[in-house]
Amino acid sequence: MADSLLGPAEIRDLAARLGVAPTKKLGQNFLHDPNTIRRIVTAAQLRPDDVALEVGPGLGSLTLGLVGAVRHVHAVEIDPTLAAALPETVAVPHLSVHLADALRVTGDRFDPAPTMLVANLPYNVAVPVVLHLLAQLPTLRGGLVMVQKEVADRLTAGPGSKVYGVPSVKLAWYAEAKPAGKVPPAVFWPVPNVDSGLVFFARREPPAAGVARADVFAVVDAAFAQRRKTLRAALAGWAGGPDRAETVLRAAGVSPQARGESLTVGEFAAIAAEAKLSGYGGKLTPSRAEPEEVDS
Ligand SMILES: C[S@@+](CC[C@H](N)C(=O)[O-])C[C@H]1O[C@@H](n2cnc3c(N)ncnc32)[C@H](O)[C@@H]1O
Repeated sequence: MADSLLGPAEIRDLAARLGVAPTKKLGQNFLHDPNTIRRIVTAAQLRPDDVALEVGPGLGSLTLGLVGAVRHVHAVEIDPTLAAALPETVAVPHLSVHLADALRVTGDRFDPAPTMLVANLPYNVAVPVVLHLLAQLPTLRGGLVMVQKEVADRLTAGPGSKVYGVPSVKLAWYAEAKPAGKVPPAVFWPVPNVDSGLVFFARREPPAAGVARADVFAVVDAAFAQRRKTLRAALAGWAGGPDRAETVLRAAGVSPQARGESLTVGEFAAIAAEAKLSGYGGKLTPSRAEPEEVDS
């Protein structure tokens, strides 16, 4: 790992030189602690032949750690000032800087193809960014992201947990996720008023073949939109009535009295598959962020 990691003085000097005033809107909290950078790079379990995708390189703190660990780094930054300054801070040939919104990037932009997502994510768009990239970049084998601690808890929760919800199930569609530690506010400038958490995830096969991801996600959205209701009631609008919802649930082997918070992603997939077979679930509304396609 580069021994030129940025500390508090370097971060402040760099920001002053570039005239950067961090904005909340873009989730700009910059890391200024070399130990935390080393921790993130280690927790990502990178291989020397990995190609890292970093969303939001900012002033380059984490980027400097990544370029010492992998064969190529793609850094996607939405802020033009930060994107323009990055090649000077991280002056290596195996870095590609992309001035772009991570929520809109597609796979064809990256050569070589990214294999690991490693990022201190902008907190306001962290979950949509992770889901968008897993959908768009099949070459990603996993990643390590830093997000707000509560979001880390949600992303890694399992059925039955109080914080299990839409982000937990959707991430579970793509990958197995586990918590990889807590990070205190003091390692950032400016200091946020929340703790952060690390999430490690490894891609796996989707739990069901032949079901469109968007159809499964529509069931998940409907179930958690009214999470206190039984699935019979919560899925009534989606299925075209509570009786139809019950028929689909029974066919999928799920109790109509259960609640979404107790179901695995595989069970959500089974419900979507049964809805398709029975012709119910006609009110499927593909999630906007997700391209329509069948995972097989
Ligand atoms: C939490 S900061 C992390 C900065 C740096 N990686 C670090 O650890 O010090 C988030 C970064 O994401 C950038 N950003 C915010 N929204 C973005 C988006 N939609 N696409 C790409 N970058 C974004 C911000 O400009 C900022 O540089």
